[in-house]
Amino acid sequence: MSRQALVLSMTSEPPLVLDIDGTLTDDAGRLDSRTFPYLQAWNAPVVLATGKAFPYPVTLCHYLGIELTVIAENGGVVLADGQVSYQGDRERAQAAADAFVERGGDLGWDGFDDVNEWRRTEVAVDLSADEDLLRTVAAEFDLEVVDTGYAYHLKTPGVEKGDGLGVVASSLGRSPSEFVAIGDSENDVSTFRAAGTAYAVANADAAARDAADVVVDGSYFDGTASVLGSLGST
Ligand SMILES: O=C(O)COP(=O)(O)O
Ligand SMILES: [Mg+2]
Repeated sequence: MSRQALVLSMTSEPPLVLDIDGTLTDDAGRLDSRTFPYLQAWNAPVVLATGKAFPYPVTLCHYLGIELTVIAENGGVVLADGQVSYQGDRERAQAAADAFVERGGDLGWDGFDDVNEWRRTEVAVDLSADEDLLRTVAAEFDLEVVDTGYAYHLKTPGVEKGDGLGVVASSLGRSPSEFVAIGDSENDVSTFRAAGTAYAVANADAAARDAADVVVDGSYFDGTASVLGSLGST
């Protein structure tokens, strides 16, 4: 390796794939304002990979002023290089959600349901819902339930954030293994497996902790900031 390449490899920042809830937020679910300076200064691609419906990470990218490279709905929606793709069966998830409600379940969103209004590939249910009934109905519809710590997601099996990372990485001319992942819950496990190095923040659930290469001491954005601070060249 030439001296210049060596210096570059020592100082260049890796591409990132970042979960949002529990990772870029504080313990009250609010976006940590330090997200802005950290991500705006990052000298490599930043991919937001979330269980949230598509408009949320897109909007965050807009206001951060970063490229729209987004994995939403747990891998159900992927946007990279101006191309959007959808995986997963919202109609089946909706039929299961309707059956859940018919049997006395409650999706738990009072008033305007901004959680599902723009959701294209799955249905999300509040954590106050009857989990046993939800899992029973999901199985009858050949769907799975993923608990992110923020919601239950009624989703098509096999649709995962980690597959979305494959799509995004190839559109960027990168390999998923070049990415550093940070996350906090079971919906990040597939990302952790696909990425080169995976960090779980201290508030992460057992599945994310087990799948991570490193569990950091800090919780929420404090943990994320410690990883970004150790990797960043700036
Ligand atoms: O939408 C959720 O339930 C969790 O979102 P996250 O994947 O950004 O943590
Ligand atoms: Mg999360």
